[in-house]
Amino acid sequence: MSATRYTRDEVAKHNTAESNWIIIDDKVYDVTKFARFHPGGKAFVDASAGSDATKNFYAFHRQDVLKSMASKYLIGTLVDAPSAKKASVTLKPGELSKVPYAESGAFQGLPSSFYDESHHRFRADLRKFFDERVVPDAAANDAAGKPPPHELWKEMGKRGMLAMRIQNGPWLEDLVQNCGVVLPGGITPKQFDCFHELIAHEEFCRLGVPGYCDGLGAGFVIGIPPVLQFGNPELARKVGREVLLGEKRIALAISGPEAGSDVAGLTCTPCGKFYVVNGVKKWITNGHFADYFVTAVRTGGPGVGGVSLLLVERSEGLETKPIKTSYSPSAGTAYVTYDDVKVPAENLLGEENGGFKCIMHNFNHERWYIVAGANRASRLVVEECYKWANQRVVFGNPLIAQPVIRNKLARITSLVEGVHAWLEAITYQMQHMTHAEQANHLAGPIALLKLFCTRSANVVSDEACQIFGGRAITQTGMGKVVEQFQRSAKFAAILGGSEEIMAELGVKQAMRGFPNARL
Ligand code: HEM
Repeated sequence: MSATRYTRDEVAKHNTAESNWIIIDDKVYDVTKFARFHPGGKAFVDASAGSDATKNFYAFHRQDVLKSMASKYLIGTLVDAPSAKKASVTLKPGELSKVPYAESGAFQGLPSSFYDESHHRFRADLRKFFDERVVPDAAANDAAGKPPPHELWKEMGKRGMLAMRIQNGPWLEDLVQNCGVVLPGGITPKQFDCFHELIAHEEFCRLGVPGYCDGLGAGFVIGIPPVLQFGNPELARKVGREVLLGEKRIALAISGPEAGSDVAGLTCTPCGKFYVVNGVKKWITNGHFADYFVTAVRTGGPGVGGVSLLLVERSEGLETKPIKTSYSPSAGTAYVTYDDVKVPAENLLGEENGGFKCIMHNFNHERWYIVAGANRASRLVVEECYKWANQRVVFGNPLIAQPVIRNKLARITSLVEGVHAWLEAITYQMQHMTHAEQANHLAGPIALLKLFCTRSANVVSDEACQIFGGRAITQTGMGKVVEQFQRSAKFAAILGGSEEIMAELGVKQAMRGFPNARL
């Protein structure tokens, strides 16, 4: 950055199209050459020549434009910069937002018994890594429809950021002891609890580019647990290390085109030391770039008792085709075809015809993680709405001066905070229950929470669009996060169990222990 310092009077002398300097925040830009390339038109830039354009700039641009586009026109800073109070806030990498409700209460200074110092350290470390390393990559690759680069996966694997997302278990100790992994914030495997994991899911899902966020791991979070829990020890160790170090990528392949998540369609015949698999899977997140596919196959008769789970390596006969979805191809959503794929018998996960039990084993965790990510994405939209309502001036007043806008903000804030409070309560319960107790007592509440979360996201999306107006339907500029959100909020309402199934499960589970109570 240029170290030259200018007074406002010096800038004011460059007030023509031939020599056009402008001030944005405390910085001076020479935009003479840029004006004719300006995406918003030359006239706007020319009209700002020699002036402090800060207010007008923020009426039409996101702050990131300064970094991505304006930095090459930067010529210096102001001698008499605005006081810290008046200056636009720019966060340093790792710093948390102070915009109301942009972070959960505990991370905006409110007391909470769920988090200790290690959680704060853990989040700060993840946030810094994401700000520095992932955010720039996310924007570029999401727009280009490319998956997150493999190098980034490996880097995250080495930093324990992948292992952080699949619950604690012996694999964590193994990675730290034997593979040189150092966990974020310097925490130890013993310290790692469900709240650290909650934070990890939130940090992965707050980038405002949902396709890329899912590209960064929606496959392995649900794909690797069955291998670690039900694979033979040698397989679990080998594949667990490969995946959690980011060297190989894995996807969970359950749903098929003919019947949603009913796995009936995929045939599998034992053949000596192999199974031979034939059929098709659809909507497989990360499938397009995965090396492994944890695949539900039919080895027995009809119904759930005839289903097995196999770890299938990408090999002869297995092909993947990208599926175009509402969000970016960065997620690698795929159609997977199996054509006489030979799978070694030792790749069976759990028992033959016992696959359904293995699939069910992780459903609560999967739904809990979906809520953590989906509500974090909603929270980001709430932050966008507060910022926009505060900076957008209409008829001389900021939008937030309108009661109707404050009403919308109140509605979306309370929904996101409501989901979060329930999520933290359930996370605490998970932390203090065995897996069997969780299955028994939490399946219903987690299902209802997921329903509440995705219904709320629908309202958040709807209200955010109304607050942003036309900007909510353009893929670049001020409303880009809201626009992405309204195209992707539905994903969480369908995958991991649709809202209707969640409602059914929640109430049915509540009725199981119903006393003979009467009015
Ligand atoms: C270095 C300075 C500037 C840079 C790098 C810049 C960059 C951009 C970019 C990237 C866009 C497209 C945003 C989108 O996709 O929606 C844009 C739009 C626009 N810019 Fe600038 N700009 C600068 C200065 C200014 C100034 C000083 C004004 C004066 C008011 C201005 C007014 C506008 C307007 C009116 C739009 C159209 C916004 C819309 O469609 O909603 N820009 N600018």
